[in-house]
Amino acid sequence: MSQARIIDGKAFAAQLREQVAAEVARLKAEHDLTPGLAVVLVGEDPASQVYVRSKGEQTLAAGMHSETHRLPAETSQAELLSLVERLNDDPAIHGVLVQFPVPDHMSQAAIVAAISPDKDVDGLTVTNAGRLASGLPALTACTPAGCMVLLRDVVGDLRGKRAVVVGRSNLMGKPMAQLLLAADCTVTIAHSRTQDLAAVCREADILVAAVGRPQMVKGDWIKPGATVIDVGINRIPKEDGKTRLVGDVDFEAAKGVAGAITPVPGGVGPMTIAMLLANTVSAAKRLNGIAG
Ligand SMILES: Nc1nc2c(c(=O)[nH]1)N[C@@H](CN(C=O)c1ccc(C(=O)N[C@@H](CCC(=O)O)C(=O)O)cc1)CN2
Repeated sequence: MSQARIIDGKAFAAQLREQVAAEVARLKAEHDLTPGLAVVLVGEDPASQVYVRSKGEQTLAAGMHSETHRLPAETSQAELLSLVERLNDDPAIHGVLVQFPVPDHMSQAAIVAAISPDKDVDGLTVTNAGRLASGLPALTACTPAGCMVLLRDVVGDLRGKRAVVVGRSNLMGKPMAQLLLAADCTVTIAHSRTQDLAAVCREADILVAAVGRPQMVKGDWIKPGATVIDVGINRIPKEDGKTRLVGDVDFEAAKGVAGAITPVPGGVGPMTIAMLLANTVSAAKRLNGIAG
């Protein structure tokens, strides 16, 4: 049985970070502009702490200005919103991101609504989601944007391909479907209520799994030769009491059927932060009237 190409997201992310760093150097030299990203973390979710630390480190490594605001879990929503407003008004900051998940007493929708669309480097505001859906230039959610970079390289011409996105979140499933549609794919969004999900997945030339359920997509759900993008990051217990990271796809079974597949870890995940840096540079340029 032939084995799928394993898509090296780490290598793509490293390449993208280099391009971002080169553009930052140019903006500094030619426009005296240093793109700035502010990340806000509320509470102490262990995975979020790791991601937020990486965001700060990678922002600095690209030559950008970085601010990390760590707030205790008991912070009120009003306090968080007032920090977001301050960051919206800060000329040194071009990207504002509140790390999710937030504590249960906060409304994710209210937080997103408070972020200036011009600084919304997560692409989550109604303005950016609407612009994307309308085919207008928009800041686009980082993970789906990263998936598109991988797909364009691996698949090449996406026009006319049948794409199935399993998952309908605002952060992943919906923008992913919009980006695939904009690339002229024939797109189906599937979800927990989809009937005969396996049969729907089997139609896909491009299958994007973003459901948050460990190894839910089985090998026999995949069309032979399909490109499989696994967005899931699930920690499951090991026999020794520790945990290991798996995606939403049964990788071992899928790699014998797919033409290409992203691993977890090392697939889509690293693209998320690299795209965040790219979005911050785009936001800085737009806010300063710099084309390109
Ligand atoms: N405001 C946001 N919150 C969250 C987002 C987001 O895009 N915006 N996405 C995720 C978390 N996330 C970035 O924030 C993120 C997730 C995973 C990775 C990554 O590199 N994963 C590695 C594995 C790392 C590990 O061991 O956990 C990989 O897949 O190889 C980067 C960023 C939820 N919140």
